[in-house]
Amino acid sequence: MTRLLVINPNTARAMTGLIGRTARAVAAAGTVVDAVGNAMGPESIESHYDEALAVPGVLAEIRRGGYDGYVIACFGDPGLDAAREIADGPVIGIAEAAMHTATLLGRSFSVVTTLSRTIGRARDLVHRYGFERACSGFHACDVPVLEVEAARKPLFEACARAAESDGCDVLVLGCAGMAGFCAEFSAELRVPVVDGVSAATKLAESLIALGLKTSDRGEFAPPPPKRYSGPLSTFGTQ
Ligand SMILES: O=C(O)C[C@H]1NC(=O)NC1=O
Repeated sequence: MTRLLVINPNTARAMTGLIGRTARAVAAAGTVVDAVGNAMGPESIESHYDEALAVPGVLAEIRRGGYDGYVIACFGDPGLDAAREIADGPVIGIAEAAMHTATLLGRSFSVVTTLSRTIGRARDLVHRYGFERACSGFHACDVPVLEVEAARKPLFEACARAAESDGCDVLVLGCAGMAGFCAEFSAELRVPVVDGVSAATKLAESLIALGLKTSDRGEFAPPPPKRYSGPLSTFGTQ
């Protein structure tokens, strides 16, 4: 039995429900998926400020442990590196997972995200993960995160625009709330459309099945023990 914890870094219960359904729809028969929303922080993550304030709650879930692997289900991959330092199993971010998956399906991919202001973060992640050559563009549907599940038209138009203008082989959906549109958009646009929640779930399962977890040498070794004060005092690593 494999146990995966899929963490929605925002506090939107409906989105946590969608994320859990998406992960369970692709999980293997022997995998138990628990989906959890953030116990504190923003109701959606649409800015650097939101992202920074989502990280403590993500790390609190990782610190609880008890799973074979973890998925951080927000396209900014908030807290991913910090989570890898403390997790007792592999930690996969949905943006990283979607990008890796896209490069296995074509020479180029474009990212379609929510608000235009989040394109910079997506661009940073493309560089952080080493996909500069593979990524052919970034597009926004300009729909707020919490409205994206009901925004088929603007999202489809942004995907069609990306496929047309970038000539990309693959599309990557830049929000955990977009998962429900994958198959439909892929059929209509005749291009593979990758959802990060599904991709991250399967990648986490694969690493666990291979008996692999984050290296604890060097950068992702456990943090040096120290005291934390104020509201973060429970995060002490003494
Ligand atoms: O960064 C974004 O636009 C999408 C991102 N925000 C969020 O609350 N969940 C997400 O996947």
